Order: sequence, then structure tokens, then C-alpha cells
Amino acid sequence: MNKAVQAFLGLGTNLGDRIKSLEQAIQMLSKELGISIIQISSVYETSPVGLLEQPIFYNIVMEISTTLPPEELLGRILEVERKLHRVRTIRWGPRTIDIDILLYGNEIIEQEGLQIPHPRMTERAFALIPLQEIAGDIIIPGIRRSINELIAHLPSDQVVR
Ligand SMILES: Nc1nc2nc(S)n(CCO)c2c(=O)[nH]1
Repeated sequence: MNKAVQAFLGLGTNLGDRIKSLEQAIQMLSKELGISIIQISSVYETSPVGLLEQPIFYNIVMEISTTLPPEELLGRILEVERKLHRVRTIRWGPRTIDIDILLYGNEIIEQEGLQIPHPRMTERAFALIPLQEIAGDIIIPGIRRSINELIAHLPSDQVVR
């Protein structure tokens, strides 16, 4: 039995019934062997980052405890996205659900298709603010600034409420 690792997932959706998509993703992840959901942030309404001309996103961050190695965790996540009809059309475009691995213990992973900590999380209010809500004192491996400091330095155009 592998040791359990604390990990944080970022979930986002801006297509279709956004609350339903989040609920279904949470339900599916909670059924995955090797994944236990510890806590889930509030739902935040967030302005799109990346491709700006698209619908408003709903975002959450969840803390999990997992015995799955990172690659296996990613595989399970991609499977949940696929089941929720995540169609990868336009990069940065609208999606029914997007699940990112933000943190996996204190690990730093740089692989094709798997970068942890998530490479853009320190610039994204939609990841940092829900993360602050459930784990404000967490240290991001390789980043010297605290979550609060990172949030304080974000561009003001990212609206999260
Ligand atoms: N506000 C917001 N903007 C986003 N741009 C992309 S791409 N995504 C998908 C997550 O990488 C999001 C998102 O989840 N929320």
C-alpha cells in the first residue's frame, strides 16, 4: 500500500450546467479508489484567464489524500474529464470541466504532460483564492512567497467572487 499524499486539485467549468458539472466531478472523484476527498472550497465565479472572450468560469479547489502516484492520479482525472464530455477543442477555450493537479505533496514534477506544482497556478486568482480558503498556510514547492503574498501581487483584472 503506497503512503497517502496530500494533493490539491483545481476544478473549473464554463460550459453547460456549471454547478452540475462540478457536482458530478466531485462525485466521480470521491468514488475513485486511492482518492479520498478531505475538503472542498466554496464555488467562485471567476473571469476567464487565457482566452478572454468566453463565458464566466466557476472554480473550486479541493484537498485530497491519495495513494496514487502522480501519473496514475492524472490518468484518473483525465478519465473523469472524458466522462463529463470534456472536449479538448480550442486551447484555453470553454469546457464542461477542467481538472488540474495544483500540488502533490511537496513534489516538483516536470514531465511531458505532467508539471507539478501547476506551472501557472501562482498567476491565477481562480486557483490561489480557493486554495487560500482551504489551505492558506500551504507552501508551494519551489516558490518562496506565501499564498497571501502571491495573491497580493496578482494583476487586478482577475475578478474572483
Ligand atoms: N477563470 C478561469 N479562467 C480559466 N482559463 C482556463 S484555460 N481555465 C481552465 C483551467 O486551466 C480557467 C479556469 O478554470 N478559470
